Amino acid sequence: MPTSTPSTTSFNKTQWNQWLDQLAEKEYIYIDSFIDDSLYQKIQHYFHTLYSESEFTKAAIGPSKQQQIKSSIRGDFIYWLDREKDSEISALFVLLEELVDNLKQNLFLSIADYEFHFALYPAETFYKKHLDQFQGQSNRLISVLIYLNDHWQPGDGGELKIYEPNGKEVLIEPLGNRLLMFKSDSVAHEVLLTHKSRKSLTGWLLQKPASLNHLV
Ligand SMILES: O=C(O)CCC(=O)C(=O)O
Ligand SMILES: [Fe+2]
Repeated sequence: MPTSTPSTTSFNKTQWNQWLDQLAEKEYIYIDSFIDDSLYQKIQHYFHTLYSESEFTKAAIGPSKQQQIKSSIRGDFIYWLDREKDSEISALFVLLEELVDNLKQNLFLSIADYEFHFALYPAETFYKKHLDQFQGQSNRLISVLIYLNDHWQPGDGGELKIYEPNGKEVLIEPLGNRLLMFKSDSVAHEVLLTHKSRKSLTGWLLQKPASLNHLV
């Protein structure tokens, strides 16, 4: 007899529809208190373990073949996540699959893969205005962030500035457990100077497998 797989759905269809309609219309959306508390704490704990074990490296810019480290453009340190290796936070990958399935169904996006990293911006760093889709490359469809800063206060800096296509500029505070998604090809953005170390999970939903990144 086939065994039924337990449902891993965290949000109902109506909720997803509402969020993704907003993403389609405004090109970005943020959602507070996205992850349940126990998984959120697990992610925080895992982030700190990796960081204390010196698993983070200085982030580079540009497509994979021409990557350069330029602190004058971005100042963060990152750790690329791997579903197999990072099984301690496997529930996160289940949630990301749910997100991808809903995006495929609602927005008819052909998402073949995703890539995520943890990021830490030390105090007094930033990431200058950019698009997440590199020029001449179209693999990144949607950018996804989950901020991990629990005691963020006004004045701490590190806001994400979004340049709406209509010319309006919006500041989004990197508050703990806030999910942000935006279209990678059209939404220019920058991380403003942060005065405290700033943590996030950052990723991209991809049109082609990440293993083909060097070809696209
Ligand atoms: O951390 C953020 O708010 C944005 C990071 C970012 O723009 C990037 O990694 O491409
Ligand atoms: Fe970006």
